[in-house]
Amino acid sequence: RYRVKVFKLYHQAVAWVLRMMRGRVCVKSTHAFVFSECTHGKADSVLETFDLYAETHPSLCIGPEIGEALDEVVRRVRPSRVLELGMHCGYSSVRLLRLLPPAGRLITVELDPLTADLGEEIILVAGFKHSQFQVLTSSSAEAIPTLRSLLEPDQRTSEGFNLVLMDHDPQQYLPDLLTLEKEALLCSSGCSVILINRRRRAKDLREILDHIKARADFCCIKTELQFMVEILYQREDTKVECDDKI
Ligand SMILES: C[S@@+](CC[C@H](N)C(=O)[O-])C[C@H]1O[C@@H](n2cnc3c(N)ncnc32)[C@H](O)[C@@H]1O
Repeated sequence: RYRVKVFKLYHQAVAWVLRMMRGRVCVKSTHAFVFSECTHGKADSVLETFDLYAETHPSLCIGPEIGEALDEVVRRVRPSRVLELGMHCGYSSVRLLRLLPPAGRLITVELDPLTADLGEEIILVAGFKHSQFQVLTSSSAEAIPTLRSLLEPDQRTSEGFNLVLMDHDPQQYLPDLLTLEKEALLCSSGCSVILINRRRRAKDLREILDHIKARADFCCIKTELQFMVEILYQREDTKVECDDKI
């Protein structure tokens, strides 16, 4: 039993040293590893390959721990229209897409053009089609005002997104949320907005959570974890109770 424990500790220490030695996150190297090592067409294999890579290389993917918490929200909300801000190499996009219903759609936004191209390729490698997702290569601030026309080009009264994942730039979370509210892009019958808090510091999300507290009549904090907060928006007449009401 001790030998197994010592071996695990040794393995973790070697992985940590390798990650430190390799320094910065490399999008090209992440893409090349996942592309060549995963089973094409299998979303779970793509995710496992990302996780394998992250064991020995620096990575920005949310990884399995945050990923499982995200999966729980997606399974509960069962969204059909999802917005992701901060696609990176496509890890969280694949996680989201594999749980959407057949008619579900993901719009994902990535600022860096090379990252957006490589991430899009990984989503295709995982077996998803362009009818299921769309990548927008721009800043979130530029992308959000264009989203209504992309959601339902023929219907001005589109319902908006049921789920929004923010994992781009925490400084941008509040301004982007305000624009999403202003553009009526959060589905009025219920929309979960997930904020990833990578640094796990409460103060990083203080401003946006104060904003939510000031709007307690139609939104609340549904789930609050160290690394992730879920905000629930709902119109007054259809409002359900939040677990951790503020
Ligand atoms: C932490 S990574 C996202 C990781 C991804 N969610 C995953 O788990 O695979 C953040 C990404 O957001 C992008 N980004 C940063 N600021 C942005 C902005 N204002 N608009 C759009 N993308 C942005 C960065 O280029 C980076 O690729």
